[in-house]
Amino acid sequence: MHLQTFSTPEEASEAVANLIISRINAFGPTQHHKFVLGLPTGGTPTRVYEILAERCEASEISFEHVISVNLDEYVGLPPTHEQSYHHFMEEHFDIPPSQTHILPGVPIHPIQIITGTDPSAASEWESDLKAHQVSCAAYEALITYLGGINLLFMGIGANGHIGFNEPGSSFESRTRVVALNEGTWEANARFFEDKSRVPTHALSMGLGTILDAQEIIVLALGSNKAEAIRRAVEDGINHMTPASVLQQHERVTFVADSSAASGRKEDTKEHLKLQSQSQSHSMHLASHGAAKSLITNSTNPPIDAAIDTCTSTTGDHGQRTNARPIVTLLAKGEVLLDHSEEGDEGDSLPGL
Ligand SMILES: O=P(O)(O)OC[C@H]1O[C@](O)(CO)[C@@H](O)[C@@H]1O
Repeated sequence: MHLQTFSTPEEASEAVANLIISRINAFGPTQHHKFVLGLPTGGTPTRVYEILAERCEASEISFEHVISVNLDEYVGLPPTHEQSYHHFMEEHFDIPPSQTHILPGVPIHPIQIITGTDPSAASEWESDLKAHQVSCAAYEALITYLGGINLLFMGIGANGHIGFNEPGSSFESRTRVVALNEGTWEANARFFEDKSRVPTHALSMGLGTILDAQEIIVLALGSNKAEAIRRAVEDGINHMTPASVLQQHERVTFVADSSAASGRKEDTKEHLKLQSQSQSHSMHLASHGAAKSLITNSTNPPIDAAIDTCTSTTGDHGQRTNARPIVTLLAKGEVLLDHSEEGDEGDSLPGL
């Protein structure tokens, strides 16, 4: 797991956009070899989407052979509703609809918002639920059919949720109907006329679905995410912080602005800094042969910036072959350490 911190939301968003671009370009998608990109909604990713659009305009990246799959969608909002995630993606991410996949949260019965409190809606809800379960199973099948998710970009809720997997979600969970908890309902009320209009249910990729992605990037911006980030990266893996399960994934990068990273404990920051330094030091001491096996065996290239500068990359997702001298790749590790306002950007967490 990597945690990269940046002074501002702008820098953090730019880092995520760069990461996405470098991964897609390194993959080299073609008509018969598409790149599958998992995408979030919410307030966090909007600047990343703007930057991607700018880079697309500048021909630095093409989404022609990219397929997107969204993490989640509210239940009960038609795609035309301005707070549906269908509508959000149309507004923020400009790729042809034929390449975009979003869970269909639209109700089968004409209920605009399912509050779960209206008894007359109960039977409609029951039958809608069955239809949604079929959609969720179909979505899982779709992801499998696409060959899995190459890169999954996500935000994180203030309570540590990822997708709409609220605290208590099973680590094995697959795409399903979920009930939103009070905190999420309140947090997302800012997007609606009032809190009572926020759907109480959603369809969401499960934690098991998320863990199946080959690589994951989590972006966190703002002080209201500080506690979630601290719990996700410093506490043990536990159900009350769904994002903590990412600790067991081999290729995860948390990107945070300084406010979102501010909750981390001082002694942990120090520990992580030492880990990074000793990792970097031992890399320098490693013989060329040992270093080579370290790199080629790794499914988690240690330094993302290094990949951006590779003169030749083939294959995908940790199977890259690097035409540059290994030493260049290793030496790049120190560059990330220098970027941090606190000297801890690019920290490698213990156990890497
Ligand atoms: O980016 P925001 O609006 O803070 O939301 C955080 C997370 O919450 C969700 O919107 C779900 O509530 C996720 O899709 C998002 O990543």
